[in-house]
Amino acid sequence: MTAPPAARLLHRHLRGQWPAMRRLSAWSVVESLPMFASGLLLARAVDHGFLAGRTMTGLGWLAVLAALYAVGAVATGRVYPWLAATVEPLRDSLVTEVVAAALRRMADQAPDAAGASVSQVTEQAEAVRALVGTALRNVRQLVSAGAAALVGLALLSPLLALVICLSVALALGVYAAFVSLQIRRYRAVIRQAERIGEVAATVVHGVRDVAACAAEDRAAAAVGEVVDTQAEALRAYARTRWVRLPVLALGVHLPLLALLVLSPYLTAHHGLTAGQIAGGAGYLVTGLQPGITVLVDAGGTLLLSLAVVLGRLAEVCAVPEEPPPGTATAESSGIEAEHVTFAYSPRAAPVIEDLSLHVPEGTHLAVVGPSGTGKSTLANLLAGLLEPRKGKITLGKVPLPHLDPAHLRSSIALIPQESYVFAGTLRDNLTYLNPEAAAPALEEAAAAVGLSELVDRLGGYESDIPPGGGDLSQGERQLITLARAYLSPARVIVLDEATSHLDPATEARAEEALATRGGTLIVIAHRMTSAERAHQVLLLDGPVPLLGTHETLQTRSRTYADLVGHWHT
Ligand SMILES: Nc1ncnc2c1ncn2[C@@H]1O[C@H](COP(=O)(O)OP(=O)(O)OP(=O)(O)O)[C@@H](O)[C@H]1O
Repeated sequence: MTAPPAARLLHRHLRGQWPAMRRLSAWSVVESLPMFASGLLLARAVDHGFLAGRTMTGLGWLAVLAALYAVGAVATGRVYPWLAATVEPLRDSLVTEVVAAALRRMADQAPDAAGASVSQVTEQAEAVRALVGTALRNVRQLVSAGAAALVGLALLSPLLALVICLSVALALGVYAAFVSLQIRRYRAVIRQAERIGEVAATVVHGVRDVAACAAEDRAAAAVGEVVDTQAEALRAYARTRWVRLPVLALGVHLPLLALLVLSPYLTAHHGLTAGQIAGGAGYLVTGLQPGITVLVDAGGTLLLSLAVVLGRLAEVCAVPEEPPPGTATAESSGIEAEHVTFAYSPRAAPVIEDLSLHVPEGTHLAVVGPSGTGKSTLANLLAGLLEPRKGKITLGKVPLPHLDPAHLRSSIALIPQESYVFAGTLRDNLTYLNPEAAAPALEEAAAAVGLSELVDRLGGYESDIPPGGGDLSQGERQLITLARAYLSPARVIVLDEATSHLDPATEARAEEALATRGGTLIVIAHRMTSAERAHQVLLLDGPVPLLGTHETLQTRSRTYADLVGHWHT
């Protein structure tokens, strides 16, 4: 069974404080010694001292008890440094984790609401520190005193201790049965508090717009609604507090009643003395009763708050699970976009909106459009480097995220405008995507894209390319990357203005080579002549993308006709 996330979060942050907590526990044992001994010493003082007519003996036992209380007081003083050593680092590490997690989530929220959430979780982390501090200070003290009283009681009269333990266990059982309901309702209270922060922040941020639209009543109603919901959540939580009545009756009043009722029987049949009865009453009144009362009143609320606030922080810290990498492979190089929408951030206007596109295997598609209309963004989406916010992209009918990542990388090659040429031989540069390529394949690629002349000029495939490409021109670098794409195993090649430094004739030759090598070719066109060569043309301009052929688009789109006209003039 795994622990709840709240407990795991607390454990993670307390892990480094075990040495301090061990010392805290050790001093707690010393601190509860007077409680443990009080009933036993009181019984001796009464039976062997005051009732036996030996007042000094009785006072002597009480003096021993007083000395033990002094030892307990020293132990209480020693508890505080270890308390601080436990709680202060907890706050620092918790705040670091939750604020980092909340900021990571900001990208998916409105900034105002996210800001409110960050301040809320910071407050909640501070609340955890305060609650753990109070729990370790007060509840720890009372619970250890209660436990010491029960052990002392067991030594005094096992039968009496048994009766009292049963009653206390019953009380705690009733309390435990209601705790989950209380936690649920208290969690609703905390959620509503956060909601108030978010709604109020949104209204305050937009207060000028609210005034301009005379929407004060609407804004007030929106805030009022969440405040009312919060009030109802608080009332629902308050209604669960009646459970303290049966718990206190069973845990506090019934044991005392049992002691009084059973006293004659215990005296007659079990030899219980008056001193032992007084000692037992002392354990009940000074040890058990305050412990149970505080646990149910302040301690209950405190532990409840701690459970709920920690649970909330654990939700904030939970890192969304990464989907497992895909394992599928694509059988064909047909690529499809279905209702794809993409924006660079949740609040930004989409660059691509509801785009559907089918590029069958073996097709040559050109993408054209004015600058900034999303052509490079589309190239990255089709290559699987960006993920659509809505819709999906498939290769051979398989959604890109379902494909085995290595298969995806080897199936689609994206060649950007900036050529990547690295230090090594020309062969190393050409076979970068296909290290197994043999000499005939290299010759074929170089001849196909028009690189042979450069190969000869450089002195063959084993010639060295210096770091950064040396004095190779931009066009020569582009030719090298085009030959690299030709040699690659990719069945889909996406050229993102990858021929921009080539003259039109060399560009045409390279594009035709890549189009006829097999597979699918997508060209983000640098010149309109690229569109003339393609089977299909996608025009990106404005909200509705247009798909057609070079001929049909000239009649269907004024922008396309302008682009063609501009190019030819
Ligand atoms: N990484 C990014 N973060 C935020 N916005 C971006 C990013 N990359 C591009 N954009 C924006 O997305 C829009 C489309 O850009 P993109 O580069 O896809 O257009 P394009 O049609 O290829 O332009 P160009 O022809 O000038 O290269 C532009 O408004 C651009 O500013």
